[in-house]
Amino acid sequence: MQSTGASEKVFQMMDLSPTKQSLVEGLKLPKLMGQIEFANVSFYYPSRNMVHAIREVNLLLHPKEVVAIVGLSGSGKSTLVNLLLRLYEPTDGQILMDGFPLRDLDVKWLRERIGFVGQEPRLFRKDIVSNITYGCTRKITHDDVIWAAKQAFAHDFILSLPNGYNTLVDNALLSGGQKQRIAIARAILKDPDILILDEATSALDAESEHYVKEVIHAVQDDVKSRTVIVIAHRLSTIRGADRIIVMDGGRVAEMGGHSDLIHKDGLYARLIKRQMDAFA
Ligand SMILES: Nc1ncnc2c1ncn2[C@@H]1O[C@H](COP(=O)(O)OP(=O)(O)OP(=O)(O)O)[C@@H](O)[C@H]1O
Repeated sequence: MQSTGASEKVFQMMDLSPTKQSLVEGLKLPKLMGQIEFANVSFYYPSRNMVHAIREVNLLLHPKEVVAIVGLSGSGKSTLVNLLLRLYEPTDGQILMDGFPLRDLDVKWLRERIGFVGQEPRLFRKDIVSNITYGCTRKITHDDVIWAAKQAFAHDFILSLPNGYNTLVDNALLSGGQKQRIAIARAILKDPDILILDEATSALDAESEHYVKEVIHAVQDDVKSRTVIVIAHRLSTIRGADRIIVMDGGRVAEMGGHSDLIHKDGLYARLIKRQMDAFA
C-alpha cells in the first residue's frame, strides 16, 4: 500500500509533457565555428531571487580559442557554463553563438556540438568502449574510439587493464583521474565544436594531473581544433590557455594572458600566489 502512494507520484511525473524548449525546433546552422559572445548577461537562479550569480558579463570568445575561467568558489564560473549549455536562460542580456542568439538555436543540435566534462564524471557499469561511445550520435568506428582515447591520454592505461577496451568499468577499478580521462575521451569522440572541461577541484593523482594538462595541449594542437573552455583550478592548466578570464562576485574582474595578469598584480596575481603558498 505504501508503494501505491509513491508510484502514483511517479506516474504523474511520467505523464508530464516534455518542456517547450525541446519541442520547439530552432535554427540549425550549417556549421558551428565556435564564436561565443556574452552580451551584458546577468542572471540569478530562480531559487535565489534577485541575488545575481552573474552580473553584466561581456565576453567574446573567438573560434578555436582556449580559455581558462578562474576565480574563487561562488564567483560564477559554473553559472557561465550552465547558461552556455542553455540549462538556464539569462535574466538580462543575451548569449550569441556565431552571432546568432542562443535562444533561437535548436537546443538538441547545439548540445550535440558541445562536449562537456563535469568535475565528477559519471561512468556506467559497462565496458570501456560503451562508456566512451555513450551518447555519441555521429557514426563512429573502433578506430575513432581509440583516437579519442589517445587524445584523452587514456589509451595506455586502458590497454593495461585485464580486458583492455572490453574491461567492465567498476568503481574500484579506476582512479578519479582515470575516470575523468574516459569522460574526456567520451566528449572528444563527439568531435564537438566547443569543448568545456570543469577541472576537478579534488586532488588528482600526479599522473592524471599531468595528463589533464597534456589533454588541453593536445586539444589545442589538434588540426580539427575547437573552442575550449576550462574552468581551471590548477596553475599548470591555466598557463596552457590562450586567455584567462578572472571571475569575482559574478563579474569579469580581469582578462588576459598569464604574464600580463601577473604583472597587473591584481586578483589573478593574488589567486596564483595563494596557490603557490598552498604548495610551499
Ligand atoms: N542551483 C543553484 N541555485 C541557487 N544558487 C546557485 C545555484 N548554483 C549556484 N548558485 C549560486 O550562484 C553563485 C555562483 O555560483 P557558481 O556555482 O557559478 O560559482 P563557481 O565559481 O562555479 O563556484 P565553484 O568553484 O565552487 O564551483 C553562488 O553564489 C552560488 O551560491
